[in-house]
Amino acid sequence: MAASAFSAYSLFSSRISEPSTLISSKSRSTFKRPPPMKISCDYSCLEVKDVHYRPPGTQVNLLNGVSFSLPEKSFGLIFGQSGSGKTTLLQLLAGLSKPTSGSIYIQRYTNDGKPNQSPKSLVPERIGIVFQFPERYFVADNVLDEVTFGWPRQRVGLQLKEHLALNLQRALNWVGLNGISLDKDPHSLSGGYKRRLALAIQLAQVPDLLILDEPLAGLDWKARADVVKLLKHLKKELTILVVSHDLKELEDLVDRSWRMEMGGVLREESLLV
Ligand SMILES: Nc1ncnc2c1ncn2[C@@H]1O[C@H](COP(=O)(O)OP(=O)(O)OP(=O)(O)O)[C@@H](O)[C@H]1O
Repeated sequence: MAASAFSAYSLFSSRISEPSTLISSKSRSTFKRPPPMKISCDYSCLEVKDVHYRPPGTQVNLLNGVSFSLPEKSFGLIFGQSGSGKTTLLQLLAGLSKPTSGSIYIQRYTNDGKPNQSPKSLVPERIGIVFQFPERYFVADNVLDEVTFGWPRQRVGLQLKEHLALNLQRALNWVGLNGISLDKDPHSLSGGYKRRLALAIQLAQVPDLLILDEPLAGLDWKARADVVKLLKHLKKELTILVVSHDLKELEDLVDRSWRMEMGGVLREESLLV
């Protein structure tokens, strides 16, 4: 497995025309993954506390006192009317805008529910976000370049190369893209495979939190079933937060759910579909 990943990375490396160019400092820091945690009964939670958001230069709060928590490796779903503020909340979680007030952090707890260290900020580089219709934003003309777009372009050491190659291979395996040619044009893939590719792009960066905005939108029934199956599989390894109107199809995956009401007010509500 590692050998084929390594050759995929070598292929990627050989396509770099400007070895000293770094696409962004963000992409470089993405790959500094800390060592794995020791096994313990502790767990961590994404905590959102009393978040308000008013876009700069406007007089209206799009989010009003949003609070929720999502334990690691669980699947959260936010639903609600169009225009209620769901995407706005995802953008704050991804660090694309900052709350006007309130806080967003990761808290570790002991198994009896007590915080056991000080809260940690969410690092935007460790959040994977897939927006609605991600295939519209594909930029490369082959799968490998699409997944590795934004990776370091300078010559990197063997250790980092191996690390990147393993992440790449794992991401492709996770989403079931290991069987397709990395030279394939992303635009020629089926709807479901395009969504898999969009997920692989984020998973290659080993995110702490995967955020998906309407992951089933615009897909036919077969591709929708395919993506639901994939999310079920990913749920075993990742903390996932989804915004969707497709409650029926996602129902079996959901651990916690909330309704966003008009005016940006979030309430916990179980799914009754
Ligand atoms: N920068 C902004 N300035 C002012 N209003 C904004 C801004 N961004 C979004 N809005 C408004 O905020 C409201 C919430 O938008 P948002 O996209 O978060 O809703 P949503 O629940 O995700 O809707 P949908 O389900 O249709 O995607 C909408 O009325 C939108 O027009």
